[in-house]
Amino acid sequence: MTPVDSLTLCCNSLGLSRHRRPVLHGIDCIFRPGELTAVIGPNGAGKSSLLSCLAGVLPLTSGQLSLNDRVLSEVSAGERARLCAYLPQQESPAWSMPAQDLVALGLLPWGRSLSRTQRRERVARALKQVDAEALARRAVTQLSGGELRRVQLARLLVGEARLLIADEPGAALDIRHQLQLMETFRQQADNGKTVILALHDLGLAARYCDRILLLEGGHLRAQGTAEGVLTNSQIADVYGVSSELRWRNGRPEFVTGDLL
Ligand SMILES: Nc1ncnc2c1ncn2[C@@H]1O[C@H](COP(=O)(O)OP(=O)(O)OP(=O)(O)O)[C@@H](O)[C@H]1O
Repeated sequence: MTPVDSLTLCCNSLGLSRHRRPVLHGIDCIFRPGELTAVIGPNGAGKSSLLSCLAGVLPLTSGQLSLNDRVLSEVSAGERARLCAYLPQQESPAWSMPAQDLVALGLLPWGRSLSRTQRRERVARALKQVDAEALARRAVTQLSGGELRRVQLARLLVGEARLLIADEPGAALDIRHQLQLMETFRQQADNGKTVILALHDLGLAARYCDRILLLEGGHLRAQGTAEGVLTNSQIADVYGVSSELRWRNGRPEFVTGDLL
């Protein structure tokens, strides 16, 4: 039986139009607790749009989203904020504040249910998870792109939400921090969380994710394991690039080839 604090997010025939242009078409998929899912696809395929819908930020044009058998739109905003943490693709700080205060914003949905000590501990833990303890007191407007992203990732993690949705979380990070981040997301999924990431790096998707959703032109072209989705022919069709998926140390390794 699924533990009560586990979250399954289900998409039924999800459709979305933006400025009257259809951008997502009949998406059917399910995100389960314990699974790390990558949403991949070329620029403009609809990854960010899908993640915004999943996080309840963009209202659907058609179809339905449900969270453990409850229609998502009927879950109150407050409860949703406690259940689901979302990091958009790009976000600039609206005003200057110490990094630790920005991270603490991720605890807002918990109101006064946490003591000051608990809040401080949670913020410190989240900063540590992304190797950003040394940035705690720095002004967020004075951080490098990758440093700011790590602080924003700490804000994503600090609320310990059961559903984590992050759009290109590692795009600004150096390779060490990218790997550390993927290990963190892997661990979160292994601890029973439902984790959904939009990724351009198919190597990271293949290596760390249980499932991959491949979007093309707003359609869900394929979903499944790396072996099922990252096939030479599918990658050639969708991206126009040759590729190889091989095994190394028991894990799939995706290698980008040439332009076709
Ligand atoms: N704010 C917006 N208003 C109208 N159309 C939009 C908006 N944002 C994106 N779109 C359109 O929606 C479609 C999907 O865009 P989306 O940002 O979801 O793609 P993506 O797969 O995340 O792309 P990328 O890899 O470039 O980040 C594109 O055709 C895009 O032009």
